[in-house]
Amino acid sequence: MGVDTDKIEQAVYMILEAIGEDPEREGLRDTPKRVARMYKEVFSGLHEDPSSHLKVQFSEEHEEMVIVKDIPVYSMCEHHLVPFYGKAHVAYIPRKGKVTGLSKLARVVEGYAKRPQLQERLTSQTADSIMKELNPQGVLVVIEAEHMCMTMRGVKKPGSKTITSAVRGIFKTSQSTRSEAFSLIEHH
Ligand SMILES: Nc1nc2c(ncn2[C@@H]2O[C@H](COP(=O)(O)OP(=O)(O)OP(=O)(O)O)[C@@H](O)[C@H]2O)c(=O)[nH]1
Ligand SMILES: [Zn+2]
Repeated sequence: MGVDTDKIEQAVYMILEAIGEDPEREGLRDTPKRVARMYKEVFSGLHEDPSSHLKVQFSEEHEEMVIVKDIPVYSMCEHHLVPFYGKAHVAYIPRKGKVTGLSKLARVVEGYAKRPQLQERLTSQTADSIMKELNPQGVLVVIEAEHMCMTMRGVKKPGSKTITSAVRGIFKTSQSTRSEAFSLIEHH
């Protein structure tokens, strides 16, 4: 089943009523429809298998580190349904010359981000998906993000950042490989 936009529209209409607004006033009349379209877009990752992007593979005799850094990430915190956003950095070391398209690494992150998420899960799902599809020597994923649920409400700590990492394979066993990746991510 895909996204039920009619149901989202009804729900948003009810939320507007429930907060004491008039859903029929001019500015709000099309809001349920707009929100439904937006949710369809921001939750589209629920209806795809992000791993499938990694089926695009090339043979290239490169068995050293590949890092795509500063990939913009926008996701929705599953506790409050407000955004968390920041950057993802993905590093992997191919095995037997099996590499994927660089954009595909960003597409995997995006596919998992477009769901109600936890930053930890987004990080580990991305790493696990790359391990499974590419069978590389190792994967390291770092995500740094600001959570709107911690800035505009609740504890109200704007500027605070949450950093999560997931390390697999050689990045786990070799401290020097892990350090090399972290320093490339941090300093370039
Ligand atoms: N581990 C983790 N926690 C998150 C993430 N996004 C939001 N949270 C936290 O989820 C927790 C939910 O806590 P609750 O006490 O159930 O919710 P709440 O009453 O709204 O909590 P406050 O945000 O502290 O006001 C909060 O501490 C959020 O900061 C995430 O990606 N990972
Ligand atoms: Zn939250």
